[in-house]
Amino acid sequence: KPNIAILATGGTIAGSGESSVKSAYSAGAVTVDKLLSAVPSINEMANIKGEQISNIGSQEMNNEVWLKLAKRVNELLKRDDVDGVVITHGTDTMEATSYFLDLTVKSKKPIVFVGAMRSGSSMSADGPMNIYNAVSVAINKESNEKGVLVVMNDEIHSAREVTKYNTSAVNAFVSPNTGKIGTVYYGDVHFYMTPIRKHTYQSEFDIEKINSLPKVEILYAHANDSEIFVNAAVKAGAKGIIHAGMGNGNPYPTTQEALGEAVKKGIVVARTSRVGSGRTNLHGEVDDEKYGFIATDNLNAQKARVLLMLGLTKTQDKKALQDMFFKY
Ligand SMILES: NC(=O)C[C@H](N)C(=O)O
Repeated sequence: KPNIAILATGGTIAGSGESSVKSAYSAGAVTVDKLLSAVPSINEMANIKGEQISNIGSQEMNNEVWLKLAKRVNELLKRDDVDGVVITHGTDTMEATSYFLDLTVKSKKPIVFVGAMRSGSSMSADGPMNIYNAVSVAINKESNEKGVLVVMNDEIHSAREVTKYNTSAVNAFVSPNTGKIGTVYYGDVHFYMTPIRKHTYQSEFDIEKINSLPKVEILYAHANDSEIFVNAAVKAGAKGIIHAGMGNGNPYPTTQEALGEAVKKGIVVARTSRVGSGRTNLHGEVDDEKYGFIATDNLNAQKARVLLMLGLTKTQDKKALQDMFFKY
């Protein structure tokens, strides 16, 4: 049987509430052993070892947990007695954490994120089947070399593409630009596509050399926007700003000028879009050369933030950073 490490970080999948038919619950309430005891059948497929990394709602996710998790996954996957890793995680920030690992863990072995939209104490909880499916994906040879995967609601998504798209539905996850890459139905795994952007073992980011991450803030654009949050980010010492612009990454005029001023102070400003799908193109309505902005291809703001944080651990050079957004 393959050896699978299950690393638990918290989330609704480890959540518990007083009533099975009421929406109130606390995330990160049960330990990894309790969580896995709800799916005894995974022990028939694999030798399972559970490990607690954190036990938080993923809205509390932070740099410390990201670094700890990525280093631990890297360490485990280097061992001959570990064939794959499953990470249980809250769904709020799963798209960011999974992309962080997609860019930092050096391994060809399967790395699978899984969460739930209903807590363990809820009627028709989705966590146990999601875990069963995630382990099925982790032991499948076809999952090798595909980068970090996210398994939710019978679907397999690439970490680069996936995003949370609904606040409460069981089918909360989609990959708006490319679609899912596979399906998993009662453990029956089928892949239809493979990610081609660079990831995991092809990535230049080495987690062993990263001990802290630069401050990068996301600013959300709107009609009648102003410069106040740009100025606040500059004052707080941000090294990078991700601007979630309107449409094709467009800032409001006042904000655009303030962002241009931030660039002159050495802050890297990357334009992304609040729309939710599509590319933020260079040479659109914004004169990126004049303002010194970079564009983020089709990454959403939260993923662009992950890549910019990692990029800034290597270089401040705008051309080099721009190239990363076409590579990863
Ligand atoms: N469904 C969930 O997991 C939501 C929860 N707030 C979390 O991200 O931890």
